[in-house]
Amino acid sequence: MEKLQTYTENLAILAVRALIEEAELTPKPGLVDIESTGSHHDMSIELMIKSAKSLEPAFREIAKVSYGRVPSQELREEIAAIGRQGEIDMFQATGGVNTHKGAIWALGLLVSSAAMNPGETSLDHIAKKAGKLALFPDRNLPQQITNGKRVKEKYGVNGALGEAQQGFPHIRNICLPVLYDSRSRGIKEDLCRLNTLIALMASLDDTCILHRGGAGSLIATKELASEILILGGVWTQTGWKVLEELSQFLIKCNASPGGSADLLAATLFLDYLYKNNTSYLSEFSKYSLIRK
Ligand SMILES: CC(C)(COP(=O)(O)OP(=O)(O)OC[C@H]1O[C@@H](n2cnc3c(N)ncnc32)[C@H](O[C@H]2O[C@H](COP(=O)(O)OP(=O)(O)OP(=O)(O)O)[C@@H](O)[C@H]2O)[C@@H]1O)[C@@H](O)C(=O)NCCC(=O)NCCS
Ligand SMILES: Nc1ncnc2[nH]cnc12
Repeated sequence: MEKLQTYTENLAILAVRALIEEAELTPKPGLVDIESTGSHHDMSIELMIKSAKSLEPAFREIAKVSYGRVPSQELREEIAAIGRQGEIDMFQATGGVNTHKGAIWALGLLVSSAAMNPGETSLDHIAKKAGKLALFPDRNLPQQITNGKRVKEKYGVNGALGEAQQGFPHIRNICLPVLYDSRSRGIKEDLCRLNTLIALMASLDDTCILHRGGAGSLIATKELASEILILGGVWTQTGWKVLEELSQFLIKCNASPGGSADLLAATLFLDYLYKNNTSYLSEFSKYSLIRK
């Protein structure tokens, strides 16, 4: 019983930690970071951190109900109800600002999957099992039109739902390989994470960018992000110059890669599982993991 409690508690702490570390990564094009609010007029770094912390109870509850189970219709709907309560908690903490809706979705599914198989070390398996859970329909989903639904219909893209249902291919095929490859070159951790974000932006059909800036903004974002990678990454002088151009471009068209930010946080969460194997994390205290 005590082991279960420690494990599920740790998963929730790591999910919040991933959100905080994503928010604190500086600079990030178009996104909120320590030095800039990017293309967001209603957000700040303090708000992002407050929002992240407000989600700990939801992640803890998701981990608790998922422990030792397998993907099923019943579990899908239990998780959805907790996720929706998480959204309410987030809006309450932020005074109505949508800081982390997509992150609750991606991290909620991954926390659930990690809790299903305590000690699972294959990040591929965890992501794919989360995808299996997402494939069950959520029969209680409110029939409301979201920004994501609107642009998915208009542009025929996958969006957050498709990404999850396919077992998070961007995390498995792009983020984790880029993060580990960057680290293997001895690059500073912040730059490894930033380069991972750029690799995501070069490929993801981010419904946030589409909703705020239209197809032209998404195409240009992908082109500039790809150019950074072709130039050798964010740590090269020329790559850094294009990164600055990309930041200015996103601010000019009021577009934000919110979906990429969520998937970067989800990648960091999986990376912590890989590095720490959370079943054995009991020696960490909550505050050694989360910066105040
Ligand atoms: C299945 C859901 C994810 C709902 O999806 P849907 O597409 O219908 O809904 P959206 O409301 O648009 O939310 C999707 C959010 O996912 C992020 N995202 C975007 N593209 C992708 C992608 N390709 N892959 C993965 N993730 C993606 C993104 O979230 C981030 O952006 C938000 C901030 O955007 P911003 O433009 O500032 O704010 P808005 O309010 O959208 O616009 P304005 O009106 O202010 O201009 C921020 O939240 C980031 O996190 C998309 O926004 C899922 O939510 C769902 O069904 N939930 C029900 C509960 C459930 O089942 N939970 C189970 C697991 S806990
Ligand atoms: N750092 C960030 N800035 C803006 N929106 C986000 N959604 C998730 N992380 C974000």
